[in-house]
Amino acid sequence: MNQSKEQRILNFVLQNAVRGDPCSVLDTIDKYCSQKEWAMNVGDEKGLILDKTLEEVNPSVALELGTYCGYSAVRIARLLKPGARLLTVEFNPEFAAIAKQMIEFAGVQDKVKLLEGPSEEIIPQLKKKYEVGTLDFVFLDHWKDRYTPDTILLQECNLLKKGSVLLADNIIVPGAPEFINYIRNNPRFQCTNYPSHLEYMKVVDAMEKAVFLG
Ligand SMILES: CNc1ncnc2c1ncn2[C@@H]1O[C@H](/C=C/CNC(=O)c2cc(-c3ccc(F)cc3)cc(O)c2O)[C@@H](O)[C@H]1O
Ligand SMILES: [Mg+2]
Repeated sequence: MNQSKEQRILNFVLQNAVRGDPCSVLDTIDKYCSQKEWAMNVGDEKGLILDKTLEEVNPSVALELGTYCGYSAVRIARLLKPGARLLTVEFNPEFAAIAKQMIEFAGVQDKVKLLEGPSEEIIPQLKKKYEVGTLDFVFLDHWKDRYTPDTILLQECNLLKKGSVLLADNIIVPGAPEFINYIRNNPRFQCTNYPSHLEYMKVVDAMEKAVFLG
């Protein structure tokens, strides 16, 4: 049974990155995915927008929807202050297994909790089962047609407070038009668009930041 692309990315990291060094894991994934096989990691250019947003917010509790191989989980976790944590949600068992190994190799496993299952089931469990009060930061990078229903669900579950920050990937490509329509016309959110490029390509993409106003 030949390997998946995601398994090849993990193997390249295990063989070429420095164990316990998150930056070397990120650089190694970016190298592989720009030179060998493209993959849907947020990447280094949009990754800088993610970094800057995280440095502004300095979250105690962060949520990621769509772990995939764990690139952005490592990217987020490396910037978290002591005691802060990231909850990341992934429903594909193969990707979850890859991401778990990626997170452990990077040495950020103490800051990251990988929750295996669909976001629509996990989000309603965050308060009681995962002891979340409210979320300081949410990174949306899962199926693009799920950004809006999950944003609504986060509000229904009282997981957002005044100042909670959502950051959404892929506003242009593949695009999240109904999310943009929803969030920019919703008076409870203050939105900012960050033009960038699709990971590892010269194609235009963008990220959207939405601050919950309470
Ligand atoms: C719906 N609830 C869910 N709950 C938990 N995990 C979920 C999930 N939906 C999706 N996932 C997981 O998130 C990941 C999905 C991400 C979807 N992302 C994209 O489609 C995407 C696609 C592109 C892309 C861009 C250009 C192109 F030509 C082809 C692809 C670029 C990106 O940056 C992307 O993020 C997978 O790991 C999937 O298993
Ligand atoms: Mg993406």
